[in-house]
Amino acid sequence: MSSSFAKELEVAQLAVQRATILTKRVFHNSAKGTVSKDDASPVTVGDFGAQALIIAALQANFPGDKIVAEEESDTLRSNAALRDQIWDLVRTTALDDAAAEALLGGAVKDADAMLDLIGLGNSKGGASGRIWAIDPIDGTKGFLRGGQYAVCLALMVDGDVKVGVLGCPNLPVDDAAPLTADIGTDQTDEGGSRGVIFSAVLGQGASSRPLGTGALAEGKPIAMKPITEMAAASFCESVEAGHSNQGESAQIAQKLGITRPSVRMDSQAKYGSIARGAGDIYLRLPTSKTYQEKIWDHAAGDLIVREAGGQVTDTTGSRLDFSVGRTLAANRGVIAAPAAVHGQVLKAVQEVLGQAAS
Ligand SMILES: Nc1ncnc2c1ncn2[C@@H]1O[C@H](COP(=O)(O)O)[C@@H](O)[C@H]1OP(=O)(O)O
Ligand SMILES: [Mg+2]
Ligand SMILES: [Mg+2]
Ligand SMILES: [Mg+2]
Repeated sequence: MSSSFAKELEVAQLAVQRATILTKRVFHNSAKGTVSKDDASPVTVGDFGAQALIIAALQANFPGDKIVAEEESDTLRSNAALRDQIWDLVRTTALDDAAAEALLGGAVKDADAMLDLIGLGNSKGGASGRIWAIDPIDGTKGFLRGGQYAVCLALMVDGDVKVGVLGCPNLPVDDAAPLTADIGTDQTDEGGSRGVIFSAVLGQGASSRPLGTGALAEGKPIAMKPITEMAAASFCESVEAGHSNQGESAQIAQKLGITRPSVRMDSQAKYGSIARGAGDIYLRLPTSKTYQEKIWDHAAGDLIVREAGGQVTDTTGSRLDFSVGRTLAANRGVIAAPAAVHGQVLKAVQEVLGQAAS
């Protein structure tokens, strides 16, 4: 049995690249077709279109695999205007490279086929077999704000993440570029200095490559930056106060002697940024007793950070468990840090959270 996952990696990278190109078209267009979901979170035509293109690529190559994806097709079946807007994007987005486009199965047939593809992401997940997790736009709020977002795809086999890919169109191409939350004023990115794909295969390391528009650019290995002095480190955290407890993280920073302000950015761009050594530590502290993190929000980033020399656990010190369904029901929060200092960060987190509970 082959365990190199070479084809899975190639298809995943190209699928993420193509979907990211679609999202960029929406990012630069003022009409984003935003609607509010049942949980009051936003979704745009970019989210739906990217999910359709990724699932089309998976169906063309791995038709037997299950898929857990964030978006549902139901609302689109009763909203023809929104469906047509998405179809317009999907039918006109392709990679420049004919061989890459052919590998992904080429164009989607029609708008109905597109809705069917979006609906295929409804697997319950679980501990057995091959399951892909898709977040077509992670950090939709950042996407709408003009900030960071990520197109995320991971393959799990029997509950274990084997392949992870993140498309981050607004992060610098340069792994060594300083970490800033702001994407700068060059919204058009005419210089081409932004746009990166991070990827990892279990046991094979992590890499980054420019996003590009055609055949995959060559990848470069990435590694986390060792933290020799905690005082010089900083946290990379969510922008949204509702997604992570920022008051507790400030106390944890203080306990660790960290004085630099947290870099706040949306999406799994945080995982990619610490994996390439641009940032140090990603903290995500529970804000409510009921919210369960979704597997598509963490699967790719978890593997990319671990393959870059990091350790990723929840606030109890347990590894993230992707085998229990569509959510990380067995976990609370996330701590991602270089392996050498993860224990020290975990201890500080537990001291602060312990105080908070008593
Ligand atoms: N109440 C919540 N707590 C934590 N994460 C949430 C919550 N609501 C939505 N999310 C998800 O958190 C992620 C964004 O995290 P961050 O704040 O780190 O950028 C997104 O995946 C977002 O979904 P979405 O994919 O729809 O944007
Ligand atoms: Mg969402
Ligand atoms: Mg998300
Ligand atoms: Mg999303």
